[in-house]
Amino acid sequence: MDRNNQHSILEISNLTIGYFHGRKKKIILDRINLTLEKGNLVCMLGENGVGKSTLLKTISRVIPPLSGEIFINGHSLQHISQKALAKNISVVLTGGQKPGILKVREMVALGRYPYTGWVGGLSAEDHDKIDWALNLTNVNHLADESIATLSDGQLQKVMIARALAQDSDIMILDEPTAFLDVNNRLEIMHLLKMLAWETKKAILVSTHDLDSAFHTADQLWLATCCLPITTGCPEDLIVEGEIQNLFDHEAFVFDQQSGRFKTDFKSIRQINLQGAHDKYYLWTKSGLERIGYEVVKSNSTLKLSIESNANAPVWRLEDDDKLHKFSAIGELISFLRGHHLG
Ligand SMILES: Nc1ncnc2c1ncn2[C@@H]1O[C@H](COP(=O)(O)OP(=O)(O)OP(=O)(O)O)[C@@H](O)[C@H]1O
Repeated sequence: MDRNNQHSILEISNLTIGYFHGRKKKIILDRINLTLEKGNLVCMLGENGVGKSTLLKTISRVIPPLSGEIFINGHSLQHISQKALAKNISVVLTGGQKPGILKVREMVALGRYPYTGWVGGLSAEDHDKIDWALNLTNVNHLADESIATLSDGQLQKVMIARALAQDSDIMILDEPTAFLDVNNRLEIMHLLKMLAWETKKAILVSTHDLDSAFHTADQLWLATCCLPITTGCPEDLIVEGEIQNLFDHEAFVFDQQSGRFKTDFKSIRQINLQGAHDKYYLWTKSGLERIGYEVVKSNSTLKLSIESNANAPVWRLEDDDKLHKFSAIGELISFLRGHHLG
């Protein structure tokens, strides 16, 4: 069966995914209905083992669906030839061995195999696409380096360049930032966003990196065991409380105001905080909340004011008519922990 929806590249209809153990079905996610649209970066989030990789493998036809259908550009995935599939979907997996004998340019050239075949020579168009992919991912200066010498971040960009050279409408990446430090994680996610926006590809990423996903994704897919996948723009999912539901944990809660996780203190003390709403105010509030204080506007026995207009900021704490002064947030936090939290 074929069908066409102008806006979406990928449509998932009533899909059940999982594995067969002999004749027995092991259902991982059931009755999934989703669409992927052109020019969007979509991040799929969900706890370990919920089925993110299984869904990505099913979409890229590494494993068959248990039931339901997937349509790519209106055509049923089941009936697309292998070559056409490679022109429609490129996949970047993370981890595994570095294929050391290849140079970066040769690795990126492998992305052209749906057009050349494994033994085919590269045409001028193929070379143009390889240069385009190396440029967009900012790895052209590494073109003659051996893959074995690359850092994890550089290797990830090269693998993205290879997928770009494949020039498919859909790019799928399974945890592309898993082994990267903060700078590289942000760089890779911003690169993917830029690629989705500029090339109009649909880019689907599975990740545990909530912060990067919030800052880059056009849409999130939230997978929870035994429930339908929730989708939406990150900000809507935060205000609707869907992120809290996804990370339901005894010891910490997701704070809708700050978009950060906080320890769920069972008993909290209130503190009145005064001062200009500058960086000192915001990070003092963050430090107080970290040790279990609730910052309130109303009167409280504990009053803290920050004088931050001078060169050296001062924190003044009034506690039952006693005044204490501090010159750094750390001093204030140590004092409060010693005196009020035991
Ligand atoms: N080949 C397989 N045969 C049977 N069960 C499998 C197979 N591969 C994975 N599973 C099971 O499917 C479930 C989902 O695994 P999957 O790898 O898709 O989760 P995930 O959300 O990607 O997890 P993670 O975030 O840890 O990577 C798990 O219970 C896993 O044990």
